[in-house]
Amino acid sequence: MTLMTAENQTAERTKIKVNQLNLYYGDNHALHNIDLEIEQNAIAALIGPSGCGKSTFLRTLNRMNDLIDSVRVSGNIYVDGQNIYDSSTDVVSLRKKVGMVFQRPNPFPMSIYDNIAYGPRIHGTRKKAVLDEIVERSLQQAALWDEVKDRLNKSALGLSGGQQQRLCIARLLAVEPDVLLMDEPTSALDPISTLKVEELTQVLKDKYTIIIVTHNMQQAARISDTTAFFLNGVLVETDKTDKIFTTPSDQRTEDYITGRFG
Ligand SMILES: Nc1ncnc2c1ncn2[C@@H]1O[C@H](COP(=O)(O)OP(=O)(O)OP(=O)(O)O)[C@@H](O)[C@H]1O
Repeated sequence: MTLMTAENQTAERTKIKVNQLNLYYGDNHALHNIDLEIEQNAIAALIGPSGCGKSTFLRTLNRMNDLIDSVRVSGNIYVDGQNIYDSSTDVVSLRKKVGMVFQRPNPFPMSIYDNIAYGPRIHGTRKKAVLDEIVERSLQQAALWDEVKDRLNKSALGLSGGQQQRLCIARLLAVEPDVLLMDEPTSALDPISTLKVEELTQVLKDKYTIIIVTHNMQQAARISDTTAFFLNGVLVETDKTDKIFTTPSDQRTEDYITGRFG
């Protein structure tokens, strides 16, 4: 039997390690010296006032910012110990492993079935029986199967907003990612759909690592294990969510969560 030190155990649970990350949009220094570790099979919430860099930070985790011409990044981000900013990184594989759900559901204008089968088909899966199995499994995982199983060949655009967002989550799960990035995934949803997506995150964290940007403080408190507070491109504080919302270490965090600014 191998005895593990506490340090080893922590390292084993670390999914993402961010080291001295800086990001510039041209002259705008949007992220300053970010150091952060994110645990696997847990939910990390990113909170902070508008424009503080939450979405920018989220996009660094699967190099979505590469798509913006003016962006310059320094520092390192390790996912499973691999530096994703290394020149040898295959960005397509990275985005398959670290997938993203956006603020507004964005289903493709095609059937429910084809939305889910789209990613696996691009990655080379052709057999109908295999695709059928992936479509059912992904929709089950996204808690949408029962609502759509009789209309798989109907347009995804006919679904409600909340159903569309769960469809987008199912579409992501179909390519078997490890990490789910969620950028305010419930901000366009009604309270019942929001609750369904929140419940879904609690089930999904058994299999995935989830990082969620939210403006909704109650949501962060309800669903996340750790919370990181950003202000003006600086990571002010990160800790267990209970601690952040009861006894934060930094006065600026306290001012924010008690509604004194933002
Ligand atoms: N595509 C872009 N090009 C240039 N600057 C950008 C771009 N996206 C964001 N920024 C700038 O980066 C800074 C951080 O913005 P970001 O969208 O990351 O903040 P945020 O905390 O997610 O805000 P919100 O809560 O309003 O979504 C802002 O100064 C913003 O103007």
